[in-house]
Amino acid sequence: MQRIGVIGVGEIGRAIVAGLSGGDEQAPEIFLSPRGARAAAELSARYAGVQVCADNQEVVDRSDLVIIAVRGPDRHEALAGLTVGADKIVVNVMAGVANEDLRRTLATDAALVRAIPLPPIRERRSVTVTCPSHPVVDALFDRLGGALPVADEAAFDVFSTVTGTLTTQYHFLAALTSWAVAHGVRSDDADRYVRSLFLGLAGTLGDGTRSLEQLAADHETPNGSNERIRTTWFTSANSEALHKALDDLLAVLRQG
Ligand SMILES: NC(=O)C1=CN([C@@H]2O[C@H](COP(=O)(O)OP(=O)(O)OC[C@H]3O[C@@H](n4cnc5c(N)ncnc54)[C@H](OP(=O)(O)O)[C@@H]3O)[C@@H](O)[C@H]2O)C=CC1
Repeated sequence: MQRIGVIGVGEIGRAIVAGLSGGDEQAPEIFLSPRGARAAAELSARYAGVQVCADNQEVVDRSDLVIIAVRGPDRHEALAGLTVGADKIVVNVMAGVANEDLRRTLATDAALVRAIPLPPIRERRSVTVTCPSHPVVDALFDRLGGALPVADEAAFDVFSTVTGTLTTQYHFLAALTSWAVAHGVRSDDADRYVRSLFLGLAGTLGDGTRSLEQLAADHETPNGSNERIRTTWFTSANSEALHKALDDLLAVLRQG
């Protein structure tokens, strides 16, 4: 796949371009939509294979595979009226926008594949869920850290829901830090220590030989501090509240 278009050069569009352009192998040619001119110009200045197009139709025309990375509500303005030939491959990364919905907007017979790329794709460190499996799209994301094709959009929505918990993790860490500061610890010390704790945790996640439950058990002394916080804070009521929030998000994503 040598010619890739990106419509929507925002946070995730830029991460995809950086990931595709930053490897040792020959980078594909990449064609960007013109909106967000500064970001597009920066990318084309940094990477030899990146060009900014005059409009979204030119992005489609010059590409074999087109990635749609605008915010969901902007899709009609960005896409309605475009001509997308049946020979193209369209990758839909818009959260909560089903392929049938996108097909109506684009009025095309092209192959449509949903995907959940995440910002670490920039460094090729993120597994991307795709649906349906498509050899070209899966090969593209394999290059960026791994593809995880799933059987149907019902399963895809479950992965989207799990992805929706990411920023809560940052807020959890911020809550630990502010609690420590409220108890008289210097803010930069608390920040440094909390980051270090959880960077260490991230490292252990790379050990696929141990289940998540096993990793937790291996870090927990019987009757110790970790067990105490887990059993007094992450109670079954807390766990049920989390499942309820996930169920509610899943229902919203399935409504589209
Ligand atoms: N950020 C993330 O981690 C992830 C995001 N996504 C999905 O990716 C999509 C983009 O998210 P994100 O990158 O965060 O959003 P951003 O707001 O950062 O980027 C969206 C970009 O689309 C541009 N845009 C808007 N309208 C048009 C148009 N008519 N033609 C061309 N470009 C247009 C915007 O320009 P302007 O700023 O001028 O409005 C902006 O640059 C969303 O649908 C989101 O659900 C999926 C997975 C992860």
